[in-house]
Amino acid sequence: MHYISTRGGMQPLPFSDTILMGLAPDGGLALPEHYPQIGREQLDAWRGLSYAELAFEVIRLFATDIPEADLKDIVSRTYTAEVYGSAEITPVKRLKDGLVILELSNGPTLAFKDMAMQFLGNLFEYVLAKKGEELNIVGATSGDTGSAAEYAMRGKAGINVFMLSPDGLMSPFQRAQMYSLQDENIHNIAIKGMFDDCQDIVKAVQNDHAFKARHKVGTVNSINWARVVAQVVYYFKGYFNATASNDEQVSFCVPSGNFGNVCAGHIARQMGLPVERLIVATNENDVLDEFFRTGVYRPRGTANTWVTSSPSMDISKASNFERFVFDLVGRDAAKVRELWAKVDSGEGFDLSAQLAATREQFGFASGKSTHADRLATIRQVDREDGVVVDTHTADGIKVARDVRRPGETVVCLETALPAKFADTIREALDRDPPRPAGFDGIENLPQRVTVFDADAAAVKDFIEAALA
Ligand SMILES: Cc1ncc(COP(=O)(O)O)c(C=O)c1O
Ligand SMILES: N[C@@H](CCOP(=O)(O)O)C(=O)O
Repeated sequence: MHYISTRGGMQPLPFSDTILMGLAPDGGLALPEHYPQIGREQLDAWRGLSYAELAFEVIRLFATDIPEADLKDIVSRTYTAEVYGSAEITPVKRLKDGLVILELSNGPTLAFKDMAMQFLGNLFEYVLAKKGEELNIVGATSGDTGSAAEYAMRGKAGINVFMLSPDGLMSPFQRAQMYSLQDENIHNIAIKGMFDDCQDIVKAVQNDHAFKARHKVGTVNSINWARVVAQVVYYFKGYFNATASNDEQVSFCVPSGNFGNVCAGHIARQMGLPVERLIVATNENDVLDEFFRTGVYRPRGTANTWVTSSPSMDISKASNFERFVFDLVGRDAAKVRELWAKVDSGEGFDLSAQLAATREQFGFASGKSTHADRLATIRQVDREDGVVVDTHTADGIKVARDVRRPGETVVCLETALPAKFADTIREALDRDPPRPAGFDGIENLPQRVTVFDADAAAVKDFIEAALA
């Protein structure tokens, strides 16, 4: 399997090179030349597999240049009960109204990012050792990618992490998870701006080809194909856990911001997983909901991006959306180039002619949730089911309830645990959320972070000095 760019300007590359590369040289995102197709026979064979076995089966279709025995070793070291809290890895629970919650947040940093990031940490270590190379990761986070990446990469030989986060906008718990790490290879940079400013800097660094080559810069954001492919696995597992047979169909409802999570769902569906609909749930930053209602994509600037109580989704320029649009426009890279030239000039674009295809061919639907909605949902799920959900998962549940059709099985992806967002949980329930073991007093630990304006040159100088 080889990888091409959404913008058409990259020689096809094997998996291992793609995952070290970050953004493609033409500024696009890497995608496989085609999606492997899973037939009924294969689905039947996969139904009883453990998470690690399933991860091996799915990922080996994409990581064809990694010897199977090595890949098996990587996934079996990654997906363990010690790391994810139970042998099931991603258990499901059913709410009284029939919604299914797919638990994805039982890893080390209490968010779904651990599902792919723990794999990526082990994969990087393996590939770098094989190639005798080092990697300096420059990433952007709105709260969860950062801590998941830092926990996965801390202390790993040959890897440094430079993580950009929006200054003062993550929850106190999220800040503490990242900024309290004292490992020498972890560098936290707070940017005076929002997540989109951080991501713009990451892309500017990636597009400075000389800097990127000089400092061997890679990424852990969902720009990185390995992140997306590792997320595809839990759509298969979630489907098997939520159904009794492969004759059934399910829909997934996905709290969305940078579009990486639901993009993995899109790929699972393209591979042949029986997915009826992919429901995109946004918070007040509703660029994606607007697109799936109207076909018009209007990414917004920082001034028009709201600070909300589901802060990890405070995103108005969804990086991964480009991968979906590539498929939507019939894999026409010239068209994607034209559309993203508009995005880069702050214009957005109109694909309303393709709106019917987003629904009928690709199964997308969407909805939006507000602060009042998430408080009401957190209260209702606590009252009716005795379960405390986090603010992002609450957005998903709210939207799933709004758009669900009679008889439709909807699996809501749990994207974080409530301990990360205690202020809003207290506002909703008048009590603290449960705090998993090992995090007591984390907010009181000494923190290490450097603050910059949203200035790519200043960030590059910092990286250069740290690596000197
Ligand atoms: C808790 C949480 N929920 C939802 C999202 C949105 O996921 P995505 O950016 O993949 O759309 C994020 C961030 O990515 C997150 O951290
Ligand atoms: N919500 C994310 C934003 C980055 O998303 P990614 O999937 O592209 O890494 C975060 O928590 O940082």
